[in-house]
Amino acid sequence: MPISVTASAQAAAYDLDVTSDAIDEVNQIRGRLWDDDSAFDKEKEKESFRDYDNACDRVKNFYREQHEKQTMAFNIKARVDFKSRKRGRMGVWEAIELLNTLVDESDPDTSLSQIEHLLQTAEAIRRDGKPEWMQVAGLVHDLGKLLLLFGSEGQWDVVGDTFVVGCKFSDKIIYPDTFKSNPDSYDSVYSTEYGIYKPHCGLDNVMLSWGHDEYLYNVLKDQSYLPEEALAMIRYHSFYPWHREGAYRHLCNEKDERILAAVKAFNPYDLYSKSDERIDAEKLAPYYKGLIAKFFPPVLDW
Ligand SMILES: O[C@H]1[C@H](O)[C@@H](O)[C@H](O)[C@@H](O)[C@H]1O
Ligand SMILES: [Fe+2]
Ligand SMILES: [Fe+2]
Repeated sequence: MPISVTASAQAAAYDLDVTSDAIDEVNQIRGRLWDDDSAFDKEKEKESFRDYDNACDRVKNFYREQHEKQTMAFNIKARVDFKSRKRGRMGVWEAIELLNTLVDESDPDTSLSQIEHLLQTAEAIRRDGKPEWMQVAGLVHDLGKLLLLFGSEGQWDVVGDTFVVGCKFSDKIIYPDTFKSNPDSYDSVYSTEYGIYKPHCGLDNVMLSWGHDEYLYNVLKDQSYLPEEALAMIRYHSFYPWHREGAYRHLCNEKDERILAAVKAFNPYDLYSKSDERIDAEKLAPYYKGLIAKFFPPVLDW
């Protein structure tokens, strides 16, 4: 019957529509679930990084010592010392090779050598098609740990997260209770919200705890062709209370808000590339030596 033919044709058409709609919908849902699943796994994996509550004693002891000893007085002395001493002259690749002999006691997340960490960071940035200057920032960002060979007092004045000295220690710093042993916590000026600083004076005018970030920034600011963003990535990459936890905004100016975006963009490459597969340093060396030649003089003062 025409009607039933029409009906069945309609039904078929309807079925077909339903079917194709349904397929689309299922595919979409599957796509979402698939994305969500991998996003979920990634988030779960990310949560396992920087887990300081469950960190080993080596890490906890490191921060106890660092938070006790990074005083304003020490930081002034470290800067005077930096300016008044020559530590050595070498090229950037040589420095990378030299760094490889060191172990970072503050890091709960990697047992890899320093050269591998630097190359993994740079490779992750390169894989994402980011500019050469950012790959170079990744390649060199931890070179300041060479301070360990240049007469640092220990690990506590080289590695670990950084924070502001000269004003109240932020409770956004990991293990904030350990600052009870720092004499600056009881200083009538250094223990106040602004301490020695003016509101929104800018991070350029603030003293960050001395370590590999601050040291390398000072070495490279006049001895490289890196843009401002790369230098900021180097200088602030360990400043987690600021770039991750949002602390110290009362000291920041417009420039800091701008460079914060660069530092935040850099952070995942530094942190999460630690779980990437192993790299072959020898195979990568020619490419990175080429980049080094573009951004640095052949020999630098360290
Ligand atoms: O333990 C790590 C390590 O020392 C990194 O090099 C530094 O950038 C991080 O901020 C710190 O938490
Ligand atoms: Fe670092
Ligand atoms: Fe790093």
